[in-house]
Amino acid sequence: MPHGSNSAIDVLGDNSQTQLLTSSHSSALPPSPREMRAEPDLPRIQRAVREILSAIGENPDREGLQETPARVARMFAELTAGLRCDPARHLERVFPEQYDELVLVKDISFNSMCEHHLLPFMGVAHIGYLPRGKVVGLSKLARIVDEISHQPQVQERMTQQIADLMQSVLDPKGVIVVLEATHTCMTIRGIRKPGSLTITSAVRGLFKTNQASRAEVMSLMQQRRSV
Ligand SMILES: Nc1nc2c(ncn2[C@@H]2O[C@H](COP(=O)(O)OP(=O)(O)OP(=O)(O)O)[C@@H](O)[C@H]2O)c(=O)[nH]1
Ligand SMILES: [Zn+2]
Repeated sequence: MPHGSNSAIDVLGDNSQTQLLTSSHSSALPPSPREMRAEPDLPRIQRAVREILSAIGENPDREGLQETPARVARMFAELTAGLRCDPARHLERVFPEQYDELVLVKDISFNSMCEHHLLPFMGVAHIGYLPRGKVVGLSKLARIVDEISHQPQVQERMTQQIADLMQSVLDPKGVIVVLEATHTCMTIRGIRKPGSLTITSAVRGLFKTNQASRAEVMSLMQQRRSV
C-alpha cells in the first residue's frame, strides 16, 4: 500500500484542543482494505470474554452476565465487519461527468476501534476530490468510511486508507481526506483528557503540489454548516 508523505495539520487552528500528529506510523504494514478475512469465531470470542470476566473477579454465571459473552462476540463481529468487506466495490459504479471542480462531502460521522486498547474512537471524516471525467455517488464516500473504520485501526492509517482507495479506484485529479476524532482511550482512561481532538489529513494527486487548491479545500472543511 502506498504510504504517501501525508502531513497532519491543525485544521481548526486550535492547538489547545488539538493533538497534532506529525508522521505516519512505522509499524508493519496494515491490513489492506482489499484483503478479505474469515468470519469471526464467535464461540472463541465468547470463551475469551468469559475468561476476562473471571479474571477481573466477576462471576460469569451470575444472571446479569450470563448472556454477556454472546453479546460481546456479536458486538466484535459488528465492529470489525470492515475486515470482511472490500470497500473498493463502492467506487466501481461511476457516472461520466465533465465536472472537474471540487466535490467535498463533509461531516461524515464514523466510529472506529483503537487497535491499541480496543476502545472506540469516533468523529467525522471530510472527503474532497477533483473528478477526472467521472463522479461517484455521494453516499459511496460514507460507505467507504464506514467499512474502513469498522476494524481495529489507528486514525492515521484510516485517513491514508480512505485517500489511497479513492485515488487508486476512482483515479481523480486529487484527493484530500481529513479526520477529526475523539479517542476514548485518551478521555476515559489513561491520561484522561476529555475534549482533546485529533486531526489527521492525507493528500493525494494535484492537492499535494497545488498549495492554493489545498488551502481552499481546507478552508471549506473548516466552515460551519449553513443548512
Ligand atoms: N498515533 C496514534 N496513537 C493512538 C491512536 N489511538 C490510540 N493511540 C495511542 O496509542 C498509545 C499507546 O501507548 P502505550 O504506551 O503502548 O499504551 P498505554 O500505556 O496504554 O498508554 P497511555 O494511553 O499513555 O496510558 C497511546 O499513546 C494512545 O493515545 C491513534 O489512532 N493514533
Ligand atoms: Zn487506544
